[in-house]
Amino acid sequence: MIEARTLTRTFPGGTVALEGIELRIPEGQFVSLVGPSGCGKSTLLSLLAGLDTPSSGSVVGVERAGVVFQEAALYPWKTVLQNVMFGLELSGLPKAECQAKSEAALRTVHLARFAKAYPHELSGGMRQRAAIARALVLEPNALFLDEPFGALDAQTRSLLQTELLTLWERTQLSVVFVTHSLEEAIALSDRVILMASRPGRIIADVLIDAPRPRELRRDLTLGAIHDRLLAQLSAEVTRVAAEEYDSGWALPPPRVREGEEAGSGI
Ligand SMILES: Nc1ncnc2c1ncn2[C@@H]1O[C@H](COP(=O)(O)OP(=O)(O)OP(=O)(O)O)[C@@H](O)[C@H]1O
Repeated sequence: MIEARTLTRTFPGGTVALEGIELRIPEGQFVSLVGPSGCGKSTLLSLLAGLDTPSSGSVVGVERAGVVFQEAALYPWKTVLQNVMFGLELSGLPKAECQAKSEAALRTVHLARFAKAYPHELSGGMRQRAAIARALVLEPNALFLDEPFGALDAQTRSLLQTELLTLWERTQLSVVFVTHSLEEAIALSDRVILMASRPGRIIADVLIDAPRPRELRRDLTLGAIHDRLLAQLSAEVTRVAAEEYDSGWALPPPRVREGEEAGSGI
């Protein structure tokens, strides 16, 4: 169980990125964090993964975090295999063992044939696969993915979503997945957490137990969950925009319409 207890993160300058976050993630659960830009999704992911320190509160239950970001951030002068091996080598493991484990991780993400390639020789989807292998090779007890498929085209995104689900089902790792797409969150997760900003907080926490693969447009229950969360999300975006724009500027009411979201591969 991963547990966040009354997490608060205030940045120098005074931005309260998160306030009073309480969250318990049972082992093996796939959780998505969604919410408007700036609501603290990445900050929460960083705190859970141990990449950042809370201003107050604590995180327990993450022994080893595997982290994947939107940009794979591979070392351009190292091969795919060398990139995957790098973190392990730092841990002091013998080189041969590092290599064997890294090759196995590359097989898991179907990238073994490209072990000797350099990052610039890979497509965006392949680079993200390499980044996932680099996270997996550390044998994490939880995977943290921050918009991992955000920069991919719809078809590649859809493919990697399927691969991620297969990987998750096989490894039974806890997953925390940040996305801008409600559709992606609902299609993939056991649980969707909707956040709001100023201060960053959780405003909805929905369990989704429909079998996968999920077809949002054909499933009335999932469609209803989507529309309800989208209405909350739209209201939140409108509220924040009203604060940001000059006072007196009238905003239209939030709209809820099927398929309104852009950039989703579902
Ligand atoms: N290092 C930092 N220093 C100061 N403020 C920061 C820092 N990192 C994030 N913030 C602020 O904290 C708030 C939450 O940021 P965060 O990146 O976690 O939001 P997000 O929901 O992930 O946004 P997005 O969807 O746009 O990636 C924002 O107001 C952001 O400007």
